[in-house]
Amino acid sequence: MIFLETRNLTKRFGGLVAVNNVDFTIEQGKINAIIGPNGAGKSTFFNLISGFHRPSSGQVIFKGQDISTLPSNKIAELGVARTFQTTNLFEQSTVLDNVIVGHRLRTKSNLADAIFRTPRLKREEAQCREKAMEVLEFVELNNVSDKLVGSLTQEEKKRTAFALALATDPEIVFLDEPAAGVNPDETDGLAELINKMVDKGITVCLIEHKMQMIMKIADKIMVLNYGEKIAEGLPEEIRNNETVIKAYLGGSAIA
Ligand SMILES: Nc1ncnc2c1ncn2[C@@H]1O[C@H](COP(=O)(O)OP(=O)(O)OP(=O)(O)O)[C@@H](O)[C@H]1O
Repeated sequence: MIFLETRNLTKRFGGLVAVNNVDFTIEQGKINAIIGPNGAGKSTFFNLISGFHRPSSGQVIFKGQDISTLPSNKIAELGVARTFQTTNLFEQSTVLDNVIVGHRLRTKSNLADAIFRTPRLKREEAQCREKAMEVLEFVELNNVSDKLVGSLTQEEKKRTAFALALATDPEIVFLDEPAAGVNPDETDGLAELINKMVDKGITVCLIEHKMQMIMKIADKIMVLNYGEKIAEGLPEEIRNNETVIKAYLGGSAIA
């Protein structure tokens, strides 16, 4: 069975077609990358898959199920997690408190449990804390778990965002520009972490502008331009693709 695919996926904003008839297949256990110039529709494509936007037409199929019209929390429950371009973390809370929230998706306690502090609530709080500690260790942030997010480096914030996504127990994670705004050494560290996620059995799909990193880690790349898929293939195929080079104005961006 195909793991995740989009069929004729389209999103219009008024007269603008941000994503235009895109067919894409995400391979399980691989690093799938989406590249393209600014405004090409990459984030919109992610938003359609994760349920933040509804498609104007077309479908998103996850493990055989049409998830095109499901709300984002239901899609997350099915095992689809994502991070955002600007990390949406609470800067004035600790790393641990930010990440604890992720596993809430897998718990059942409600407002009444919270008000009466029921055994179920206490048990589930402990579970969420344990999960958060586990994923913080995975992203190598266990030594800063008590720090406020606002005091972290950009790279640490990126790792915290990964941890938050991982705390939801996903089968696939969508990473929106995971290496934006970090230096080359830190970029290598994040690439290593992405590989480690795949080794753990998680499928990755990422948007990234850092071509060297993409070319090094991606198993497969799709290129969007003005909302349309203009190429799809292995890194070396994409690097040598005329249409892609033209879209990037002479190719300097993908050298
Ligand atoms: N909510 C929205 N309402 C109207 N237009 C939008 C909306 N979101 C995105 N767009 C437009 O859709 C197009 C695609 O935007 P999108 O953010 O998906 O591109 P992108 O490839 O992610 O760009 P970048 O690399 O700069 O993040 C752009 O022209 C953008 O202005």
